[in-house]
Parts: sequence; structure tokens; C-alpha cells
Amino acid sequence: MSATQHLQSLVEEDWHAATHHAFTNALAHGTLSRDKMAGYLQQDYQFIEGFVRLLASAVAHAPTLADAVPGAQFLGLICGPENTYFLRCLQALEIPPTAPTAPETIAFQQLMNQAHRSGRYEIMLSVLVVAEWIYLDWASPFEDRADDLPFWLGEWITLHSGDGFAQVVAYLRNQLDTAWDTLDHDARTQVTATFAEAVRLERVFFDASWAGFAVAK
Ligand SMILES: Cc1ncc(CO)c(N)n1
Repeated sequence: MSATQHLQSLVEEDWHAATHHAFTNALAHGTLSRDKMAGYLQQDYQFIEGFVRLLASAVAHAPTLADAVPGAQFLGLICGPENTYFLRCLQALEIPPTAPTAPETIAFQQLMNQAHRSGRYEIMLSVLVVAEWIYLDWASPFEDRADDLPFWLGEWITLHSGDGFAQVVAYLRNQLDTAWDTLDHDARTQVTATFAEAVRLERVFFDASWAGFAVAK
């Protein structure tokens, strides 16, 4: 079993809850209300800011150029097509990009900031692997539905499924699997705790999205 498989196996219940969520099921079936998607997007756009900084930091800490390049390309994807997706959604749903930051978003921002400031590649990867792998897991079964949905739902599935995105997740997991082999017991304990906390926060973020974030107008 790879290190990342092992880490996932330790948090099976939260993992399953986050990847088979009522929020993403409704999103994929086109039954999610505009208001719930709007609230999610306003909060997730704030998540993305911290995510971009964390990914940039991981790129800076990659051991070689070959290890950095796929991460840098993914950074380009987030700052390109994904950022544009957010801006198009906000315009279509007629909501501003700024909203008061919800506690569930703040918790994630704090974890990402902590990982960033740790200066430790394996801690950064622990959060990045969880964030992208959970999205690949929930979105992949719905890949075929994307085209029949309004773009603000369908493109969110497309951005998190398919071969290209699977390769991003494989790259991030491989970076963490490789780093894991070099870690001592203490460092592994910290990776395990960071990974578990990220999974828990993904679940909490979807719970709050499904309950409905307040939408700033
Ligand atoms: C909260 C959260 N986790 C993961 C992703 C995937 O990048 C996202 N957009 N938002």
C-alpha cells in the first residue's frame, strides 16, 4: 500500500462523507439551488486564494525542476481556466466575488497558511493531495453529466475529472509518497495529522455549503 493510500485508509469515514455528499450529488443532478451554488462559489473563491499561495509554495519547495513543473502547470490551470470559471459564474449568478468569510472557510485558510509557513514540502503536499484527490473522487463518476448541466455546475465537474486532472492528483500523490519514505516518525505523525484535518475540513465545508452559506449580494 502506498503512503497516500495508507493515509486515506485512516480517515475512511470522513473521506466517504466528503466524496459522496448531498451537495455534490445535487450539483451533478442539476437540482442544487442557485443560492446554494452562489454561496459555495463565494466561499470557495476565498479558499482558492489560499490554495494558490500554498501550491506556489510547494512548487518553490519541490526538490528538482522535474518535480516542480507539473505543479507549476497546475498553478497555471487554476489561475487561468479555473479563475475564469469563477468570474463567469459570479457574473452569471449576479453576485459579487467578495463575501464575509465563513468560519468553515477561515478554518481551511488557517490550515493552508500553517502548511505554507511550515516551510515543509510534505506538509504542504498533505493539504494539496487531500484537496485535489477528494475533488477527483466526487467528480469522476459524474463526468458524463457535465454537458447537460448549466455551465456553473457542469464545468465544476469537468475541471475536476478526466485524464488531465487524474494526472494532477497522481503527480501530487507521487510527490507525497516519495517524500514519505524520507520522513522520520515525528514527521510522519505530522503529515498524518495534517492529512486527516484537511479531510475533515473538506467534509465540514460541504456540510456548510449544503446547509447554505449566506450569499452576499
Ligand atoms: C474546499 C475546496 N477543496 C478543494 C478544492 C479543489 O481545488 C476546492 N475548489 N475547494
